[in-house]
Parts: sequence; structure tokens; C-alpha cells
Amino acid sequence: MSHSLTLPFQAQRDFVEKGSLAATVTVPGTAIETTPHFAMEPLLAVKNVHLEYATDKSIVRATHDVSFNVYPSDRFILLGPSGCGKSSLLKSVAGFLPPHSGTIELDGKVVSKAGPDRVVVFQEFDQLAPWKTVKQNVMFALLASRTLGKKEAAERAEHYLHKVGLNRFFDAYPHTLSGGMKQRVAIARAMAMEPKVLLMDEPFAALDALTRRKMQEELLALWEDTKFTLMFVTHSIEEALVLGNRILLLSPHPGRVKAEINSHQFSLDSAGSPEFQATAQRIHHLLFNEQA
Ligand SMILES: Nc1ncnc2c1ncn2[C@@H]1O[C@H](COP(=O)(O)OP(=O)(O)OP(=O)(O)O)[C@@H](O)[C@H]1O
Repeated sequence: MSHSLTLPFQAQRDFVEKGSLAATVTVPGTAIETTPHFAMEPLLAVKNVHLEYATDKSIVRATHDVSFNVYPSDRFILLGPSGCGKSSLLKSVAGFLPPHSGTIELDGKVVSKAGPDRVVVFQEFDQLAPWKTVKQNVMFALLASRTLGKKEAAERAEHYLHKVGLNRFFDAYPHTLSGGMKQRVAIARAMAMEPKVLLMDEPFAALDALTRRKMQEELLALWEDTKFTLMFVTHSIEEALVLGNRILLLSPHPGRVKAEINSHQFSLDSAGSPEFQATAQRIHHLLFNEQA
């Protein structure tokens, strides 16, 4: 599904620079809201995607006919109940799970395998190589993908480790780090690849509430800095609202698009506001099939 409106050039620039505009248009007869994206082409186009797993006993359908577009600098959230296919969609965009039918296009090219233009940060703390230092972990992906030579990879690793506040830990080994610090390394490693889309699968779900909040703040600060394109999976309505500018709501298993919501008006400070609470309630109703 693609909804685009034409706005003047300055408004288009505002969108690119700020990542979103205040204007919201609701598509008549649907629960889909759209921020005008002008004549801008989507960076990522997911079209009518059915995802399936073949098990010994049966075929498990993970998603049914899912379509959405992600635009440059979007912070696009996949939100839905457990088992609705959020992680499967992320895996499919990453190139690990080919669609049973439908297509996924990045920059107009069909995604058929994993590539350095899509990097995933997972929830697990064990995604780092334990025998490598923090800096070596960040450099490894750059070297293995032949993105950079050794000297440039070292410089880029240091640059992104600075950005996530780990400049004093270049030579530390993962087992000496807290869960939050390990996730910062994983984020630095992913950002160092400078992917077209950064994919995050509940990266903060295993952290305590205070660290989770801090990591959300840091992720938004990183986004303010470089305006990267983010696709982020969560089942927390609050996390979706504070981190995302657009939220795709998926129905329970198998996941179908239930609604698309604009959330660019919210920040980490708006969690207690009446508007935030009302939107959270509305999402809750939409997710649980009550009238919004
Ligand atoms: N490797 C697999 N083999 C078979 N079925 C699978 C596999 N991975 C996921 N599934 C099934 O696909 C459906 C979607 O799973 P998925 O993990 O994508 O959902 P999710 O929304 O990310 O869930 P959660 O929020 O609990 O992580 C579920 O029914 C799940 O049991």
C-alpha cells in the first residue's frame, strides 16, 4: 500500500531533515494514517508478503498478505502480540527468510539474500564474539564483509564506539560488560556498517527498566545525529510510541496489517500526557479487536 501526496519543496526538505512532518492524513475507511511522503520513493517496499515455516508436521503461516513502505529516515515500528510474525518479517527483510509469496524491495531491488545494507541487532546479549575485544567485534563485520580495510575499519569502529559512549572500553572483552553495554556494542557494530536500514528485534527487551529507558534515549540521540532508517520490533505499545514515527500494527497469528499509526508527535517526555495515553489506548483497542 502506498499513499503519497505532493507538498512544496521546503516541506519535503523538512521531512528529510526532521524525519517527519506534523501533518497526518487518515486514509478514508481504514485505520491507516499516513504522513505525506510527497513523490518520495520508499526505501523499503514490502508487498503482499506471506511468510511460512515448514515443520515436520505442518506448514506454519507466520504472516498473511502484509504490505508496508518504509521511507528514508523513518523510525518504523512493527508492533503486535506475541507470535504475530514481527521477527519473521524482520528476518525476511534481512534476507534470512524468503517470502512464500510477495516481494521485498530495497531501493527498488528485490531482496533475495542477506547483505551489509541490512544489519540486525537482536535482543540476546550473546550476539558478540566472546573471544574478541569490543573494538575487534565492531571491526569484524566491516572486515568480513570487505566493507573497509583494517586501518579504516579501526577508525570507523572507534568513531561509532565513541557515539555509544564506550570509548573507554575498546579493549574490554564482552564478558566484562553489563547487558546494556553489550547492546551498545551491538548497536555500534551495526551502525558502523552504515546500512541502508538498521533492523532491531526487541533489542532492549531483556534490560531492566532504567537501562531500557536510557538505551531508548541514546537510540533517539543517535537518530537525531545521523537520521538513519530504522525498522524496530517491539510488543511494548509505549516503546513503539516513544521510538517510532510510524507504527505498523499486526493482528494475532498469522500477522496481517491491522492499522498504521503516526507517532512522530511523541517523545520520551510525552509518556504521561493525555494525548499519549489516548493514542496508547487506541492502539490497545485496535490490537485487541475492539472498536477504536
Ligand atoms: N523456525 C520456526 N519454525 C516454525 N515456526 C516458526 C519458526 N519461527 C517462528 N515460527 C512461528 O511463526 C509465527 C510467528 O513467529 P514470530 O517469532 O515471527 O512472531 P513474533 O511476533 O516475533 O513473536 P514474539 O513477539 O513472541 O517474538 C509463530 O506462530 C511462530 O511459532
